[in-house]
Amino acid sequence: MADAGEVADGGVTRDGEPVRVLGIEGTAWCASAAVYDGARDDFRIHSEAYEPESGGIHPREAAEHMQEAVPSVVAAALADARDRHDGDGPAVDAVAFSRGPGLGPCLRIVGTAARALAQALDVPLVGANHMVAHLEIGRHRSGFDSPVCLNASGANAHLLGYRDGRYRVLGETMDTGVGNAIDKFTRHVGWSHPGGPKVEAHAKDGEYVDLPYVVKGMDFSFSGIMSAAKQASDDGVPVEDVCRGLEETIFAMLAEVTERALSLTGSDELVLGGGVAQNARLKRMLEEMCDARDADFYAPEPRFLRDNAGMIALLGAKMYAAGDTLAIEDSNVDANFRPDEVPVTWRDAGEDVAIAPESGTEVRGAEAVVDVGDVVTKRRVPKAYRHPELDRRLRETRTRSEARLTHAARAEGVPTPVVREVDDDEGTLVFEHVGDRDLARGLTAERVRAVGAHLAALHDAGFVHGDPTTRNVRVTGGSGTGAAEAGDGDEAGGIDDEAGDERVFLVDFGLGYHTEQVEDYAMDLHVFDQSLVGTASDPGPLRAALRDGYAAAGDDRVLDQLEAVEGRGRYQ
Ligand SMILES: C[C@@H](O)[C@H](NC(=O)OP(=O)(O)OC[C@H]1O[C@@H](n2cnc3c(N)ncnc32)[C@H](O)[C@@H]1O)C(=O)O
Ligand SMILES: Nc1ncnc2c1ncn2[C@@H]1O[C@H](COP(=O)(O)OP(=O)(O)OP(=O)(O)O)[C@@H](O)[C@H]1O
Ligand SMILES: [Fe+2]
Repeated sequence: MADAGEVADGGVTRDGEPVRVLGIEGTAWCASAAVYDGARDDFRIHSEAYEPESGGIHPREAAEHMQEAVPSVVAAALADARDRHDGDGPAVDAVAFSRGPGLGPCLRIVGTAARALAQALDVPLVGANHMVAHLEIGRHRSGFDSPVCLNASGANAHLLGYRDGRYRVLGETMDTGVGNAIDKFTRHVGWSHPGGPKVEAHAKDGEYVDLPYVVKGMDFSFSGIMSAAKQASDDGVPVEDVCRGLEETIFAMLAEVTERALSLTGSDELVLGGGVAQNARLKRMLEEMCDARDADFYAPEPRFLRDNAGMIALLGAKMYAAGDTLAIEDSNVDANFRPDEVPVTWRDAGEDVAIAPESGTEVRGAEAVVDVGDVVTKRRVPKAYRHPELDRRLRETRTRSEARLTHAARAEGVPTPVVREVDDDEGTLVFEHVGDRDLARGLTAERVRAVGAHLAALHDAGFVHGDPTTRNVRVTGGSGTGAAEAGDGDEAGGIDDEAGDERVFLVDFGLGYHTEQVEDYAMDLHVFDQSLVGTASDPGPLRAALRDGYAAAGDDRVLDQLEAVEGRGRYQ
C-alpha cells in the first residue's frame, strides 16, 4: 500500500533543485522501498513485513523474505517515481539503501538490489546507516534545530546528540535492544513475534509490579529485568501485571536517561525514533517528562517509527545533496554499523547540540531541583511520568544511598560535600556548597586525572559512584582549556589555576551502590568516559588522563574490563 505524506516546506534540495531519491530498507523484518520527493517533501512507502510462524526472527527466513519481497516493493516504488517524473533522464537522482546495522544475510540482499538498481538507472548509490535514518526522519519532520534523539528500536537503544560532525552516543543499552528484550519475554510466555504490541495491549488490564530498574548514568541494561519478568510469570504473577510492570519500568528507565541527556546537554528538544516508539505509554512518559522541563517533544507518526524505507530515502536525499555517495566497489554492508561511525556530511558545524548550560542558583538536574546557595538543597521532586510506586521507591532509595555514599567517599579521602540534613520521606538533602563550577565548564587533563584517582579510591572501597559525569564533579580554580564552550570567565572571583588551589569534588552519589564486580567498576569509568566524549571538544587527551589517573591508583583489571566494555558489539 502506498502512503502519500503531507506537503510541507523544507524539502531536500541540491544546488537549489529538489532531489528525488529511492530508498531500500531490509535490515531484519521489513522489506520496504520508498521514494522521497524533495519538491513536495513527501514520501511514498511500500512495505512487506516478515512474520515468523513461531519464535523470533530467523535470519535465514528473514533473508528469504527479502529475496522475495524486495523486488516487488522496489518495482512499486520505481513505478511511483516514474509517475512523478516528467522530462528526460532517470526518474530518481540516487538510490539509497540500509547498509547496517542489521542481519548480514538480509543486508547483503538489499545491498545487491540497490547496486543493481543504481547501475541500471545510472545514478549514484548512497549507503545509509539505519539508526541514523531512524533519528533523521524525526529531526526532519520536527523542524527542530539540534535535538537529543532517543532511538528505541528492536535491536538497539541509543541516546544521540550531534556534535562536531558526528552523532555522539550519549547513552545506550549495555545488552539487548529494547524491543528484543520485550520480544524475549513474549516468546517465553508463548506469544508470537513481534511481542511489543501484545505487551502494550495486555498492560492496559494489568496492575504494576516491581521489577529491577537498572540505569548507569545514561546507559541502561535490560538483562536483569527480563529474567525477573520471566521468573514472575513462571511464579504465577498474572501476565497482564508483568506486562504493566515491564512497560512502567523499561520506559521509565528510558525517560530517565533521556532526561539526564537533556540536562547534561542543556538541550530543550527531544526527538523519538524506532519501532518501540509506537508504544503510547512510552510517548506519554517522554511527553510528560519534556513538559515538566519546558522541552519540546516530537515523535513522528508510526509509519516513520517502525522500520521503513521512507527514512532511508530521506537520509539518502540529505547525503546525496551533500555529495556523500558511494562507489560500487566501496559499498559493502556492515552488520555492526554504529551511528557514531558515520561522518555527518549533511549538517553544519554550527548545529552542535548545546553543552553545559549556564548554572544559576536553581539548577534543574535530571532527578532533582537543586538550590545552590551558601548551602545546597537538593529535592528529588516526584516525577509525574513514573508510576507512583516506582517513583517513591526510587526517590527514597536514592536519597538514602546518596547520603550514605557521599559520606563513605569522604571517609576514603575523596573530596565530597558534607551532608548536613537528610529527609528520605521528602527526598531532600542539604549539603555543604563545594567548588566554583562544574567540571563540564572547566575541563582540564589534571582535573580529569583526579577524577580517575577518586573513582579508583571508591572502587577500592567496594562501591561505585553510579553516575560520574562532568556535571557531577565540582572544581575550584580557573575555567580550563578543554571545555566544550568558551567557558564563562571567572565567575568565582578569579582564582588562578595554580597547583594547590585545585580541588576536585564528586557530587550526586544517588545511583551509587556497593559491589565487588570488576564489570561494575569498569562501567563506572565508562560512564565518565562517555560524558567526556559527549561534552569535550577534544576528548582524546582527557580520556587518556582519566585512564592515567585510574591506573596510578586503581586495579589494572578494571582498565582491561573497560576495554572489553567498549569493544562489545552491543547488537544482540
Ligand atoms: C537494525 C534494525 O533491523 C532494527 N529494526 C527493528 O528492530 O525494527 P523496528 O521496527 O525499529 O522495531 C521493532 C520492535 O518494535 C517493537 N514494537 C512494535 N510495536 C510496539 C509497541 N506498541 N510497544 C512496544 N514495542 C513495540 C517490536 O516488538 C520490535 O521489537 C533496529 O532498528 O534496531
Ligand atoms: N554540594 C554542591 N556544591 C555546589 N554545587 C552543587 C552541589 N551539589 C550539586 N551542585 C550543583 O547542582 C547540580 C545538580 O546537582 P545533582 O547532580 O546532585 O542533581 P541531579 O538532579 O542528580 O543531576 P543529574 O542527575 O542531572 O546529574 C550539579 O551539577 C552542581 O552544579
Ligand atoms: Fe529499526
